[in-house]
Formats: sequence, C-alpha cells, structure tokens
Amino acid sequence: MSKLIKNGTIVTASDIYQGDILIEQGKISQIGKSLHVEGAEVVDATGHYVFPGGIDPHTHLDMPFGGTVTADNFETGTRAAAFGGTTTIIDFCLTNKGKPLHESVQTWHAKAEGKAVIDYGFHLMIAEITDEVLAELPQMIHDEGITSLKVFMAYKNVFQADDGTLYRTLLEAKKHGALVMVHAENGDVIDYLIKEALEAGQTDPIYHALTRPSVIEGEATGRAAKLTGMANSQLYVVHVTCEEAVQQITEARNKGVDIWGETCPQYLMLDQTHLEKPDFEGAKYVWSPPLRPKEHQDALWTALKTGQLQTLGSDHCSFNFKGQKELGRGDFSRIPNGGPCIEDRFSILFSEGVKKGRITLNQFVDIVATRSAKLFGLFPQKGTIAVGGDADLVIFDPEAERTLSVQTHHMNVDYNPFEGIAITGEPVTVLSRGEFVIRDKQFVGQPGTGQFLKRKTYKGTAYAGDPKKGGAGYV
Ligand SMILES: NC(=O)NCCC(=O)O
Ligand SMILES: [Zn+2]
Ligand SMILES: [Zn+2]
Repeated sequence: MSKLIKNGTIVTASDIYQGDILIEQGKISQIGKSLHVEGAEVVDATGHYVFPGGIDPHTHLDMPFGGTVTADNFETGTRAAAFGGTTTIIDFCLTNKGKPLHESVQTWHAKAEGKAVIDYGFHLMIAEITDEVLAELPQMIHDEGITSLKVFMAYKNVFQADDGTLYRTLLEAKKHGALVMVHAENGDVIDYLIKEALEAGQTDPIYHALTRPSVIEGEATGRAAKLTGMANSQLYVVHVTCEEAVQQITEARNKGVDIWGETCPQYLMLDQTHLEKPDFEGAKYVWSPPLRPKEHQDALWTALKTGQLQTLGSDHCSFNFKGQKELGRGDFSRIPNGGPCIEDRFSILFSEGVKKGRITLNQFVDIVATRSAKLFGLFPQKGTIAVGGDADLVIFDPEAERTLSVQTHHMNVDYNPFEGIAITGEPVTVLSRGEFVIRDKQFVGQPGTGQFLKRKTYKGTAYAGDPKKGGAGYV
C-alpha cells in the first residue's frame, strides 16, 4: 500500500521546507504541498522533521576480535541502528592472508542474510597484495559492488598491513575507481610502547591511551595522505580523533589530495579521563585510536563545521563489560577494542551539533547521511529525499528530551558509554524502502528484510575528483 507522510518539515543537505511525501513501491514518487492520494495510508508528521535515513559508514557486527566476538550481530545491531534513525550501514568484511577474498565475502554475507532489518553494504579489508588478490579485486569491486578497501596501519600481528601494501592498494584503487580507507595509527611504535608499559607493570586501561599518543595518529595520517598523493589515488581516514590528524588531512586537501575524514560521537563527547575510572570501568572506554584529552574535541567540531571532516561513523564494535572487556583485567592490551554507538550516533549529532549551534540542520543531514551516500556510491538512491530515491525516512521529534542509558537502549550490550548524558531529539518513526521498521518508537521490522547494497565505484560518484578543482567539493 502507498503511504503519504503529511505536514512534516522536510530536511535535506541543502533544503528545509514544509511538504508531503508520497511513497509507492518503496520509492519516493511525489513530493509536494497538500497532496491527497486515494487509498494511501496517511502518516502524520506535524511538528516533526522528516530526514533521510541515516547512513552509518563504519560498523563491526558479528566480528571476531581479541579472542571474542562482538556482542551485536546483524539482527540486534541493525535493529538498534533503526531505533536510532539509521537505515543503511556499511560493515567491514575482514579477510585473512592466504584466503581468497570471495570466501571472506561469503562469510560476511552469511552473517547478514536473514538477519538485517535495514539495508547494508560491505567494505573489504586488504591484508596483503598477492597475485591472487590482484586477480580477484576487479570482481569484488565491479561485480560484488564492494567499492571501498580498508587497510589497517595498526594492530600489529593481527590486522596491520605494511606501507607497501597500503601503497599498492592505493594504486589498485585508482585503477578500479575504488576508495581506500585507513585506520591511521603507527602500529609498530604502538607495539613497542605497549611492551615497554607492560614490562614496567603499567597494566590498567589508561595505559591503552598512553601507549597510543595522538602524535602517531597524526604521523600515520600524514603518511597515508602523502602516499595517496604519490599514487594520485583517493583516501578516506576512519575514526579521526585528534588535532594532529585533522591538520594532516586539511594540509593534504589544500594541496589537492583527494582525501576525506570521518570522526565518531565518542571522540566528540568523551575524553581520556574516562579510561581512569576505578574498578576496571575504564575498559568500557577502550577504543583504538583512544579517547583524547578534551581539548581535541574543539578541533573535531570545527573540522566537521568547516568540512575538513565530512562524515560521522559509529565504529560500532560492542563488547559486554562482563566476560568480554574483562578479558583485559591485569593487561590492558587484552581488552577488546571498541564500543557500542550504532543507536546513538544520529541523535547525538542532532543534539550536540544542531541544538548546541555547532552545525546547521542541513550540515547535520549532510554529515549523518548524504556525504556517506555520495562517497560510498549510494547517492541518490540513498542519503537524500528526492523523487525516485528509496523511501528511507526518519520522522524525528526535535524537542523530545531523554537520557542515554543501557536501561533504554536496544543494543545487545551491558553498558552504554554515553550513560546519563541528556540529549534533545528522538526518532519516532523510521521507514526502510517504504516499510515501517520503527513505528511510534516500537520495532515493527522483520529480520531478513534488509538488502545487500551493491555500490557504485567512487569514481562514479558525485564527489570523486580533486578538491581544488571542485570535483570533491563538500558544501
Ligand atoms: N575502533 C575500535 O576500537 N574497534 C573497532 C576496530 C577498529 O575500527 O579499529
Ligand atoms: Zn580502526
Ligand atoms: Zn572500526
């Protein structure tokens, strides 16, 4: 049945206006004033914003890490995402050296199929460049629609790739039009600092942060940016946490390097002191890169406002405190890295960004949805409200007051890192391709209705090109 969303304030990355939206067969078929359509189910959005569904470009669901597996799988994780206003995620498909890429991709499909309640795509980890990888890559990119390649510059002896692998991945990406993503930290130096700390008996969670200083995130970001420039390729830096990394990205952009940056709510809201919480509670705040001293937050907000950072990912990678984070008692290097955020990303940016006057309403939509759609080959099918696009929509109450808490969240994890933080704004109703997933704050979706998204290549997107020449403009 067709649906008619009436009397909402429609917000895109460029416009704000009153209007009605007609949905037919999962697509937006009409936008106009005072629409009347015989037989359409009317959804009243009076007093609410109607946003495009959020796009979370960075999630880890059902992912093995540090001897355990994330607490959220594709069912619980995507359900929580939907409660939070996100209708598309792009998850990281891990690979292993020596194993064919298509086998890893099959493994990731098996994790998601029959479970996801919203649409999803994959990024593909590149651990090595071999003849086999080179032979498979074009198929992954062009046939499977996995058009972004992830290289870890940290997690030595686990995920870390060397600079040669990064450089060759950049060259391959250029050839095939894919976008390279990096986790930018100097893994070799971190490995040394961790050994040194443990030998000195420094085992508490705070040493996780102290052995990963911001200077080596900046160093790795600058190195990756320079290699991108040399390769004349394209780069997206995930989870930027600090002023040094922002500076490197800004400098490279000013030189015309095609480079983009993402930050995450935890780096905007929480700081290094959280790792000092007593009774091992600091382990709940162990992310890599780590939370930084508070002064870095201003640099991140400014970069989001000015467009030097373009997106907000959740980096959702949830581990229970009990039995999972606790694996690192007595040795901080064994604490599984990551935290839950898939549900709160959208509303935190609205409340802390728009309500506190740090970004505009249009910038909010751009950061939470549109730019990711453009960078990752989903625009205009997703990431905006336009005739012909998927009806992925969020009806949002901008005045709802609430407090983030494990008591009320829907993520499958026993703590919330934003516990007790009061925010304004809440998704009320969420539609994925025209079907209700959340209706009046209740889950009404179905596991398995989320579809895998074959994405366009970066070189086919609206954003590809040299930022100096306007091709990669962000405004
Ligand atoms: N960020 C984090 O601590 N965990 C998830 C894996 C990654 O993104 O590095
Ligand atoms: Zn990472
Ligand atoms: Zn991550």
